[in-house]
Amino acid sequence: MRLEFTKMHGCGNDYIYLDCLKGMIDNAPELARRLSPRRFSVGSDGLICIAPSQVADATMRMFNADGSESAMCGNGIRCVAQWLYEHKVAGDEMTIETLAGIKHLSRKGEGIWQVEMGAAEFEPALVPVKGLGPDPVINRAIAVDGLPWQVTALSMGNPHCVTVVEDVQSLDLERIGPGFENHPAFPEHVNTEFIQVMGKNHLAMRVWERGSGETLACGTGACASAAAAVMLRLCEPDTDIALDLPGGRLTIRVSEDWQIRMTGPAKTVYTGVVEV
Ligand SMILES: N[C@@H](CCC[C@H](N)C(=O)O)C(=O)O
Repeated sequence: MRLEFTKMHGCGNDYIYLDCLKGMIDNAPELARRLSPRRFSVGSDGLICIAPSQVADATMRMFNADGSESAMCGNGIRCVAQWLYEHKVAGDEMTIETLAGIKHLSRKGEGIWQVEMGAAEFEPALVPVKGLGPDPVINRAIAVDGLPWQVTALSMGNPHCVTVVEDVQSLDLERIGPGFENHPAFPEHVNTEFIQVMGKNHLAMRVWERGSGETLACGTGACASAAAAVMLRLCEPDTDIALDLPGGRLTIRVSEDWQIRMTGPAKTVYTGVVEV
């Protein structure tokens, strides 16, 4: 069977986008696993289906490279907006339904989208975090593969664990990342952001993503990092925070009541057809 797709990326976080507006497909996890391996197939961080919605302009369903589904994808939702805009399904303002709720997006320039991401949630049951007590996990010591780390855990619709480091570039994430992803404190596994304070309201971040490994960017991870940095008083609320990721820059604003706004690029790379 020939499958048409669009390859898009947001700050180098690249996914295969499928037009499912006529109806959601039932083999998306399998397609994500088959098409994501680099050099052996199309190659991507995962697969995103653009499906119909009763309550918004479209629905986004996102699948990591290992086929697991996530409720939310920050870079993916900007690309879905760009796809809907390019295909004239929606205009400069739109809503996209996700498993983490309906998100409002505004076009801010050529290929630039702003997303109202909703609230960062630190309540342990909502992350979810297990076995670390009833209080929010904020700058708490945990052991990962026998080594001590200070972590802050929160949800952006998907689970995140943020840790502040001295030198983010020197970390061997292939070695460190899986220990966080599979840590017993995170029963649904976790996306882990390693952040370094670069200056006032300026962070550098690398990420180990649940289900996909190290990626060049993570939108929800950037939001989680900015929220954790505000919680730890490393950055200020109600001001733009610049997040430098290996694949580019995202701008995040955290309000006093933890509502998060993300602004960043979304780019179509090519369209293609693959035999599946
Ligand atoms: N890269 C994404 C997040 C993708 C999902 C994540 N790996 C998860 O399983 O929660 C982003 O830009 O937010």
